[in-house]
Amino acid sequence: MANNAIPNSSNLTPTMTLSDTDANTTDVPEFPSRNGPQRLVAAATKQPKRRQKVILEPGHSPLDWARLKSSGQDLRGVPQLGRFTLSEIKEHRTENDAWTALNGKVYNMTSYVKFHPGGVKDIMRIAGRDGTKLFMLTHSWVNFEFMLDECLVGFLVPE
Ligand code: HEM
Repeated sequence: MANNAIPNSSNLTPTMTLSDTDANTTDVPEFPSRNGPQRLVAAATKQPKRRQKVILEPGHSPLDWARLKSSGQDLRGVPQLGRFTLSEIKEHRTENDAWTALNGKVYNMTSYVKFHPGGVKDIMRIAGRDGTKLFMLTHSWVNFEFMLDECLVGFLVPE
């Protein structure tokens, strides 16, 4: 009789010990259990690569950008809006002079580059180019027209 006895179930189920603030401990089943379906599915599923969060320089938060944008400072660097071809935009492809075209509008994004939450390197990929495709692929939800309204220099025209 003793040999057929079902072993105490608490010997089969892995448990973990929780303690409350009064330092009382209590044994509860571990979840997800070690060989349980949750862990198997997680192990079999390809996890997306975690992107390193970009650290912006002090004074370059989104709020700081909003402040600069509404400060009245000239961020365009042109006397009036103009019409620009892609080869003209190509002349402005350095960090100190970075233009881009987005949805037919041309922006001088020089003053914004260091405020970009995705980092300088990423945003510089569209400097001197039509950035519409890459921008939309990365974050189509971002309202660039609002973010860069003070950086508008004109409109993209064919060569
Ligand atoms: C003038 C052009 C751009 C503007 C105005 C802009 C604006 C922004 C904004 C507002 C965010 C924060 C979005 C959020 O938190 O939901 C962001 C994030 C990001 N952007 Fe851009 N972006 C531009 C161009 C680009 C380009 C060309 C790339 C890639 C090649 C890029 C890559 C990223 C990435 C990876 C993030 C995520 C950063 C994170 O969450 O850590 N951006 N961008």
